[in-house]
Amino acid sequence: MQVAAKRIGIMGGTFDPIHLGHLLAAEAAYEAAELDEVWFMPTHVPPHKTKQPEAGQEYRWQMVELAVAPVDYFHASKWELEQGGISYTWDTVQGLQAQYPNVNWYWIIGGDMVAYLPQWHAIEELMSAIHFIGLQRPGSSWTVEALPPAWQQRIIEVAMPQLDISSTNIRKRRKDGRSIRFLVPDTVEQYVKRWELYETDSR
Ligand SMILES: Nc1ncnc2c1ncn2[C@@H]1O[C@H](COP(=O)(O)OP(=O)(O)OP(=O)(O)O)[C@@H](O)[C@H]1O
Ligand SMILES: O=C(O)c1ccc[n+]([C@@H]2O[C@H](COP(=O)([O-])O)[C@@H](O)[C@H]2O)c1
Repeated sequence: MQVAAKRIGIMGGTFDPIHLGHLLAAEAAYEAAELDEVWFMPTHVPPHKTKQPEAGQEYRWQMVELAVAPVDYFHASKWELEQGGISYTWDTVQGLQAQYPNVNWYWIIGGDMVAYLPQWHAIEELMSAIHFIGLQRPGSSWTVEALPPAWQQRIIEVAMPQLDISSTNIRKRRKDGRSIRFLVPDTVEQYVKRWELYETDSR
């Protein structure tokens, strides 16, 4: 008897720090695309950001672990942190497909990343290999119709309540001595305070 392929969504990100926008996007994707699991995968070196993460990778990783712990279908994956180097999604997908042949992969991205897709490394190969789940995000808007015709079958648009939250804004609030309560899970807020993250320029 043939076993049905699992549907796994990957929420890739710098997670510097992880916040409620990431968690809500993953939840919306999980529900709408009937995923079996969502893996939160922190990047080692993000491919498109000129500025490197402010918090060290162990801090970013532990905050992701804390944030996903309450949800049984959310998991934290160290795949890209263990691979090292620049975290190109095409490299990650090839590795995952080799290791887990009976999985259909869905890469979950916010609107800013949908707009940036033409610049992704090996994007045509990636588009043929996996599906993307795109969410709208305040500050960027996109439509499936505006995408190249060959991509339109590969990108699933999913709605979510719009949360104008970004890691950049959270880091800035910390530097300004302002609260980040209700922008990140309580456990992450406590962790950020305990390790005095984002109070100065890097840690
Ligand atoms: N508020 C949000 N709503 C929807 N998607 C989001 C939101 N915040 C982040 N994302 C998506 O989550 C993924 C990872 O984002 P990332 O870790 O870079 O967070 P960020 O808030 O954009 O960080 P930074 O402000 O440091 O650039 C990206 O695909 C991004 O588009
Ligand atoms: O592979 C690429 O060229 C590429 C370019 C930009 C972003 N990504 C991936 O998109 C996800 C979100 O990126 P970021 O930097 O906004 O956290 C993360 O998994 C990145 O590795 C991937």
